[in-house]
Amino acid sequence: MSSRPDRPGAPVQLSGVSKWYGAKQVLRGISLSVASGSFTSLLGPSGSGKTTTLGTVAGLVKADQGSVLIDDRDVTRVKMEHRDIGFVFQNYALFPHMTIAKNVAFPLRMRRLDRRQISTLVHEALERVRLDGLGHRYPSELSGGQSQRAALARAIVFRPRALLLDEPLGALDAALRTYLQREIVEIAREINATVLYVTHDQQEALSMSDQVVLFRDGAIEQFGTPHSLYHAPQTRFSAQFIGAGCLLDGVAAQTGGGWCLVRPTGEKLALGNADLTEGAAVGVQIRPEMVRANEISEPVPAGWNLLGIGRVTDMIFKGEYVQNLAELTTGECVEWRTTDMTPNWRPGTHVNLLLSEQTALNPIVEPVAGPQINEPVSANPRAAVR
Ligand SMILES: Nc1ncnc2c1ncn2[C@@H]1O[C@H](COP(=O)(O)OP(=O)(O)OP(=O)(O)O)[C@@H](O)[C@H]1O
Repeated sequence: MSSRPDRPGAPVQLSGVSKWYGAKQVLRGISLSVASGSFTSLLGPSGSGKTTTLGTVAGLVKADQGSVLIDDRDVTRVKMEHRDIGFVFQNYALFPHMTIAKNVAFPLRMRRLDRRQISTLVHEALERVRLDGLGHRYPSELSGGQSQRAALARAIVFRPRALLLDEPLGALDAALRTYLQREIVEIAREINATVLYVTHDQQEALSMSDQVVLFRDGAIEQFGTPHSLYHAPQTRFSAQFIGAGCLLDGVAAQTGGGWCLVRPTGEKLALGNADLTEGAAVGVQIRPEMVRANEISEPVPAGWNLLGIGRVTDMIFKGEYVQNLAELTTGECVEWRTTDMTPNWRPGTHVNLLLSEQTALNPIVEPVAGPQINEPVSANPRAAVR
């Protein structure tokens, strides 16, 4: 179907990128290397620097320090239109006075392609995002999902080697979001582009990406595969930002073959491979799917360890599962899921909270107080030279 051969996606590299707005440092030395053709999500809370980072790659935001390389070329001072990237930014909407076909043709006209080429490529891009036949419409005549697809067509029409997407599905309902998530992943694969995708939705980041960059307060908190972020969070912030569950604290102790975490109430939780110090403060993230519960009058079943006694605080029907919550005597709240309500249990019922012996918990060994959100900012080097 394509009128052009595929080109490999461009590797993208950021090295020590910092940005100040006035006295406020909003990016703190971002260094990141993403491989050709990979799909990377930039995830994090509001204001953590995701969009600004993407802006430095697009050329919409000028980095005050550091460099940006696209396809091994330093583009830090190169204008946006000369970076060979496609992007869908929330504040870079379709031109309302142009038809969809003209909107999609825009980047090609800027590149001075001839009419025949433009017509072929626009047709191809609209077909790819399944908007063929709607090129004559104006943006106001499209639904939210169709508008986002049209914006995507405009971003991919010139086959960019890097594609930057900033919360492209933010305004859409849940069903359409899920559908378009898969479409975006497929389209990115088809055109071989390297994708940087900003989202604050962890589910979106985990399900779409080859790797996730978790931002916190203008810095990278953790970078890794969705699997490693979920199963082996390195910090308390990562553990709690991604996925559900609770963080349990204790101290490290050596067992015959490895390490365990000893809880304040005496229970011992086996830890996966780790380099620990006897007595060190350690946390572990307990995910809902690791836990089950039984009556306190029942024995702990074979293959399971007691996590603690919990007092049921809530049982919430969520449709495909019931979210059960119980408070340990130490005050932490443990979550587990069942397919239905447990008939005899009510809020206030005491239960055994159980953890499979097979569960290898990854210890989090950072100090209890992580980096401070409002730590003093270093001086803006650009301000200094003014
Ligand atoms: N043009 C600007 N002028 C001043 N401050 C800005 C500007 N753009 C962004 N900021 C600030 O920079 C910080 C990072 O903003 P950014 O938009 O990158 O965060 P984000 O993680 O993308 O947030 P969100 O998920 O809400 O979009 C915020 O504190 C924001 O207020």
